[in-house]
Amino acid sequence: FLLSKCLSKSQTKNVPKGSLGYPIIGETLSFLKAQRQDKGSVWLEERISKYGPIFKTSLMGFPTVFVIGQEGNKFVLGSPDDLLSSKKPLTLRKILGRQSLVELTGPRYRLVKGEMLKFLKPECLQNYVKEMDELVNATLLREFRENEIIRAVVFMKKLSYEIACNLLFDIKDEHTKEALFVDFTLAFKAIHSLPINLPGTTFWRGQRARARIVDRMIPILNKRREELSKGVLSSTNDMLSCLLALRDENHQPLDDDLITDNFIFLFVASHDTSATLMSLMIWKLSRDQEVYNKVLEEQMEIIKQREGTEERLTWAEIQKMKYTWRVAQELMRMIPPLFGSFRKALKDTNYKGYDIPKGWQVYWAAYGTHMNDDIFENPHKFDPSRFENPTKPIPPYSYLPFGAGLHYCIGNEFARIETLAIIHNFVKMYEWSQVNPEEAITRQPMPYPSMGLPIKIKPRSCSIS
Ligand code: HEM
Repeated sequence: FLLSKCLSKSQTKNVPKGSLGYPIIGETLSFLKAQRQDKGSVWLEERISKYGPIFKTSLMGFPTVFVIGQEGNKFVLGSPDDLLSSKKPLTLRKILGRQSLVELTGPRYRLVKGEMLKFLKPECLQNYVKEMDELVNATLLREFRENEIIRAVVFMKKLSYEIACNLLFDIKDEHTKEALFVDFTLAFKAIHSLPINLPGTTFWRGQRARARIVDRMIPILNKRREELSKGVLSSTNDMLSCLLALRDENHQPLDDDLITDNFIFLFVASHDTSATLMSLMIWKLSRDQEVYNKVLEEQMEIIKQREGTEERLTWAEIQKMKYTWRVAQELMRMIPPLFGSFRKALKDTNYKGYDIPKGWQVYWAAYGTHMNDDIFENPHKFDPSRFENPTKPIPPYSYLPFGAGLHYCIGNEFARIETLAIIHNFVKMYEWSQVNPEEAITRQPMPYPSMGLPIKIKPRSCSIS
């Protein structure tokens, strides 16, 4: 009904050229298939060459306009929320919840985001570095004591999950963590599925998993609320306590639905994205000796300078990992963890003479600028130095691994510290080789090594602890 309403309205308008594909399904399946085969760029190129950089299609049940290129990114990401809102397609909304940050607007959005930022701004994150380092170190030792070959992707997913549970939410009970992990895995899968809610479908399973996550969270929230009221916990203990202690403009607490929605949203926003980057780093270091040597040199230098003073990683040392982070930046340019993202037109709007009717989705894709040789010289060459002293500055809205504009990722610093802490410990403690050197990257829909990146691992011969 909604789809036909949307389409009938558009018939009198000058909407972009393109194909809406099959009813309801649209071109969702071909888009997802192209992603899985790491041919998302080919999918885009085919349409750009037929219809130009602004074209229409239909994804996740709704007509969608793709706007490709720097100017287009500026239009999509720079538009105010009451024109192009960050509201997500039905599948995402059903899993993340109706009150997750991306569904909120105006004062409520600013209130919740402001509270999240208290935890995620660099001044606060400095306090987590030591704890993060200890957690990474202990997890690596535990895992690698028993296994000579590990699947790096599974490991990174578990590790980033552990970090989020411990540092962001202070959930330490092993049974709860394990149960939540199983349900989050089902929920992640459902996010990029078709919105078909029939028993047995991925979407149906994801919604049931979400319901179980909410059920598990209620007693945790109640206990934490009690601890806060007794003064056993402070509001700065973790993100959940922070949101529980927050009062709105009428001095009222936020309701549990909003807190659980944002708990689920933060997990989704932080978990797979970070695990992807960490897996891609290990994948790259396994197959590029020159890059590996430079990363190793940088990390060893940091350890050498540390001797006799601090035992654990410090904030100052994180700042010294300049080359290692440039490798991550270049990887995210060539293989952005998020291919792109949706916006929703809340009013009829217009871009470059094309009408975008109210209710249509708009999609920005990082590919349009990341691989453009006017912006990044020789874009197919892996060259971390382009982030060191670029000959010409990277124009705004061109480098988008963390998005841009109002909805720019607030977890980017958290992801940087996490990634650097992991690479530091990995390189310091172990040597490893890829079991399948030809392993390629596929989007699932996040870009992971296709076989899960099995690596053969042994303690570093000149061990430094
Ligand atoms: C390598 C890791 C990460 C990548 C590549 C990444 C990427 C992104 C991107 C592209 C966006 C913008 C989406 C859009 O415009 O629709 C975004 C938003 C967001 N990210 Fe991240 N992210 C990462 C890690 C994290 C972490 C660790 C957290 C939390 C601890 C986080 C929390 C968020 C939040 C809350 C938003 C929404 C901001 C808003 O709507 O105002 N992200 N992220």
